[in-house]
Amino acid sequence: MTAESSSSTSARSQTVIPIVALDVPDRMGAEAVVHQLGDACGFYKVGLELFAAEGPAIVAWLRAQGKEVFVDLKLHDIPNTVRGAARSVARHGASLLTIHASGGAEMIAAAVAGAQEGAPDGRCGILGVTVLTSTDSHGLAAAWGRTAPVDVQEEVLRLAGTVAEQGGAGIVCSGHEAAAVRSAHGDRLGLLIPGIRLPGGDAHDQRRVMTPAAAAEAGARWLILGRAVTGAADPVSAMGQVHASLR
Ligand SMILES: O=C(O)c1cc(=O)[nH]c(=O)n1[C@@H]1O[C@H](COP(=O)(O)O)[C@@H](O)[C@H]1O
Repeated sequence: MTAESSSSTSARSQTVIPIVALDVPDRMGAEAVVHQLGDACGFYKVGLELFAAEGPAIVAWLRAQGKEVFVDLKLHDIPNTVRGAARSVARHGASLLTIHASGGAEMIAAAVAGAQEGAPDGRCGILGVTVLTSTDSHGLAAAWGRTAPVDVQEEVLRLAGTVAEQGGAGIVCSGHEAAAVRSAHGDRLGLLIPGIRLPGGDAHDQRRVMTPAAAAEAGARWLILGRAVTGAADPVSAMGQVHASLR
């Protein structure tokens, strides 16, 4: 799959917000990215690596810089544990938090309730991760012990339905399933699309990638920019290319 592949159905009816992934080992690395990008990025993702190193203090630091924060912990546990974790993350001022949608309806509902308890103004949305962009139909079949390839779009749509029913703000999927989810759920679910690559960019360990423009056309609300920006020779110029392709 290349970054040039695109969906044929246009669903671009909303502002698309780029989020830069701070996939760095510590606060020093995060500060370097945030200072370098300056006003070119107003929304950052704190994922497992950085959160495990720095904890909630990194979220507070980003908020103090005037940035919005997506805390990507991909929670998957019993409902009571997920509810408490979501409550804590929402209290730290996150705008978005991920859980694995495969955790089931009760766990998703618990995450939504916890986020509401931690941020009663409703500012922390729960996103259900459907099928990771680093896998494909063969990878899913191998992981689940199936003999035939698994239909990724069918799984994404099934999980999206559960997230919508339980009050999640949106889902995480690749750009390749975005148009189908948009036609099933419209604006009810916001789509956060990782696996974003500039045209011709290296896919690295991702299997389902797409360019920013194609993902926007397919109906993305948020785009995750990782190595396409932070691994570029000139991250400011790469971010400029992303913004230009979203205009
Ligand atoms: O939830 C995510 O952010 C996520 C979900 C997914 O299915 N695939 C995926 O790559 N991500 C994240 O998106 C970022 C992708 O990084 P790059 O491959 O460098 O663009 C990483 O921070 C991943 O943790």
